[in-house]
Amino acid sequence: MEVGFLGLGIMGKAMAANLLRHGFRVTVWNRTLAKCQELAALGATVGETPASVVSKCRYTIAMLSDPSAALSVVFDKDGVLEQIGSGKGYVDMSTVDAATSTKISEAVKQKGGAFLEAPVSGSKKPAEDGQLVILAAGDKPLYDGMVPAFDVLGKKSFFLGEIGNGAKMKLVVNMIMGSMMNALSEGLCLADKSGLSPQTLLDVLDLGAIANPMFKLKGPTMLQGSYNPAFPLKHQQKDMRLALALGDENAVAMPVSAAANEAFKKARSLGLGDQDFSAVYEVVKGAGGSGSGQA
Ligand SMILES: NC(=O)C1=CN([C@@H]2O[C@H](COP(=O)(O)OP(=O)(O)OC[C@H]3O[C@@H](n4cnc5c(N)ncnc54)[C@H](OP(=O)(O)O)[C@@H]3O)[C@@H](O)[C@H]2O)C=CC1
Ligand SMILES: O=CC(=O)O
Repeated sequence: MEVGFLGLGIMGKAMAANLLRHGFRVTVWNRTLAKCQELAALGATVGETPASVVSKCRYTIAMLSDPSAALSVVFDKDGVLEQIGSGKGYVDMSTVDAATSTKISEAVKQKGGAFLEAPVSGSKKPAEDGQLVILAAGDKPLYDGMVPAFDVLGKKSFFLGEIGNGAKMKLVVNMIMGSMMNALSEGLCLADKSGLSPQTLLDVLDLGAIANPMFKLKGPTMLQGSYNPAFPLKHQQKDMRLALALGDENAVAMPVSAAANEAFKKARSLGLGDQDFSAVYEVVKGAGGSGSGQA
């Protein structure tokens, strides 16, 4: 199977490499073209523009930072829209809001192409290991056509119906994750300031009803002040912001998420946006310093 891949950041690079490892023919493009070289060394073909990738491939996947990047790659000069058409599918796996996804879907469909949103749950390591959870919605025949690729990229894919449902599900999940990260940060601080061992707190948490892979993975590196980015904090804050907007639309009060968003915003203002999202711990500690170690 041949696929195009647009966006080779932390996630896109791992996902494209995974497809190559499993025998897919992959044509890659990235805004900073130099980042394509690593994939070319693994056997990828390099496309010069999003349009040239779409013209070559029946299916094109995108994994881009945010709504503005997702829109730019589709609508700008040399973008996806210039070459999408009948018989071609475009699959955006970026985390964006439903309005962004809908705008892209309508434009692609107007040109005769098919569109699927398919954001993912799971970070750098699950992307490397093909263990993502795929939250797809939109064109069902395109979803069916993508199953061989989704089987490589993920451990489970959900088809959630009409366009927007995948985006919304992803935002709800990340709203919960961002709030949990703040709760863990406060717990580690409270343990420390009240004379308890934060490491012992992690051990206790791991044995009880609120044990989870995120606390287990991030807790120890947070205690080391190590924030090598797997999931950049600026993206977590974007997800909290978009989830809060979804709450506004639906008149859902979300005071816990709103407080968590403030902490992520504060972290961004302190220059922690490119660090891992667990660096919000520095804000909760009141230190605001940048992490230096390796995750
Ligand atoms: N990291 C994670 O753990 C997870 C991330 N996600 C989501 O996946 C998406 C990608 O995340 P991640 O790989 O971590 O992000 P990165 O910041 O590592 O990569 C972002 C990618 O978007 C590209 N990009 C940014 N702005 C533009 C633009 N205006 N035009 C074209 N390309 C642009 C970047 O290109 P360039 O190299 O030129 O900067 C890069 O390829 C995000 O939506 C994120 O929320 C979802 C699940 C997990
Ligand atoms: O979006 C981030 C993730 O870990 O999932």
